[in-house]
Amino acid sequence: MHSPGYGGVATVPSWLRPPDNINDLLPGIWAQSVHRGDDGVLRVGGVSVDDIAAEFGTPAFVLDEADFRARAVAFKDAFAAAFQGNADVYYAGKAFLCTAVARWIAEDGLMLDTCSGGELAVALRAEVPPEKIALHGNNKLESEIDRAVAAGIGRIVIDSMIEIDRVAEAAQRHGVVQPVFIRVTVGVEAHTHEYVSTAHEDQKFGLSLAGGVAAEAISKVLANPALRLVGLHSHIGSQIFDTQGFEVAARRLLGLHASVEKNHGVVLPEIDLGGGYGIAYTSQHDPLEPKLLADQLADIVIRECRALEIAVPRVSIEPGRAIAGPSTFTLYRVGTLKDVTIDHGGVRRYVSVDGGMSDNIRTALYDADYSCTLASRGSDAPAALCRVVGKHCESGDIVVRDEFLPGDLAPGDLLAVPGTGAYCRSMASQYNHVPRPPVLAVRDGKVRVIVRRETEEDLLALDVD
Ligand SMILES: Cc1ncc(COP(=O)(O)O)c(C=O)c1O
Ligand SMILES: N[C@@H](CCCC[NH3+])C(=O)O
Repeated sequence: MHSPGYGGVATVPSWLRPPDNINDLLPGIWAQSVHRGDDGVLRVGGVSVDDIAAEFGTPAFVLDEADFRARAVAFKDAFAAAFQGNADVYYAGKAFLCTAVARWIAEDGLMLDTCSGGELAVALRAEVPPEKIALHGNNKLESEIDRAVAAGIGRIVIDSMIEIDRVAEAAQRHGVVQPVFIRVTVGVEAHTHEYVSTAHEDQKFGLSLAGGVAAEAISKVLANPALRLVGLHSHIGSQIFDTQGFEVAARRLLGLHASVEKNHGVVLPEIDLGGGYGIAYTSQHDPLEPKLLADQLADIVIRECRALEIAVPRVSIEPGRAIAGPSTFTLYRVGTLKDVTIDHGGVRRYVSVDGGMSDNIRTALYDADYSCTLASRGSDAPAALCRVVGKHCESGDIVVRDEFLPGDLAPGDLLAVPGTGAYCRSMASQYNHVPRPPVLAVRDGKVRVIVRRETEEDLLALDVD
């Protein structure tokens, strides 16, 4: 197969540059231990991807445990320092959760944000202390609320007027006073994809500040002796890179927080600013370090509290992607290659791998950009612009829309796609009856299966004859 080189391809995104050396890894995108060995093979946690693929097969999510935990601890330490110990970091389990991860989070001194009965079940099975667990969701089932209250979880974040009664009834049933937050829609247009933006008015989450529903909810919760209102919550969206949106959100939320003291004589002890901190998937993205983020948020909160003449409440944040995302790459094996003539006479090389939209839906769903590299060897071949696609029966089944890969890429080579630790395994499906990949945690030269590979038997076991 000839290599199309750069010239023969019609569409190259403006941010994508042909690499000086095709074997180099893009900086800031890979987990800390990932590097290319002298033999050209990618290594993580001291283990080569060849060995991982030989023992565990592909596709597989390969997670650098030390990287994941270092990011979790960096958030915890940065926020503790910036808020002088008056802050909590809730890891948002929706990004990726399994029993091992829940244990790491608890061991490393973080709290855990869950948003379904299933995530709560994982947290409880991992023996995360219930008071360190939060439950979110715009339509928590009564059974989920009941289980959360019975387990004694630390906070339920109320998302609708109807839910206030449901949580209060569960608290009465169990003879407890349930600590709750109220999720407030602060009307911020976060500069991110519409589907991951959550604080503008016309969407399903939260209770509107501008419309007065949030204030109504506050009165209703305060009037209910089965509930204890701990604070207000706002989450403006995901994959956000600057603190402007957080600043507006924090100011509006603190304004409402202050009005509770003024109107009800109640000082709420806490406030929750949600998550949403962006990570680098490609060279386009420039994320904020946890320390800078913590310092900037502390500055905003402390300044605003001073202006409002109120005490600084304890602050929570809920990062998911920024902890889990960079820790993991997906390891695929190349199956087929095809050069396809596209508009204007260009050529696009389609590289098909053994997974796809069932293990990474983000490209199809959000138009997300990823990068990738040839992982099983180095190469001196000239770069070819490629599109990495999956094996599903869907033309939108794209993993990496555009990437320069060595022109001698061949069936059997391993490709690694970085930044897949968040919202990939957790959003995986069994589309086309493709079993979901395992998650392998690598540390100090050892690989541990923390989520096993799904098998055809698992899938068939669901069918009833
Ligand atoms: C309420 C809430 N908290 C935290 C998160 C975590 O977001 P991210 O993974 O972008 O940090 C989300 C998801 O967007 C969320 O809805
Ligand atoms: N799942 C989304 C983020 C939404 C998070 C939940 N509010 C993503 O992959 O980017």
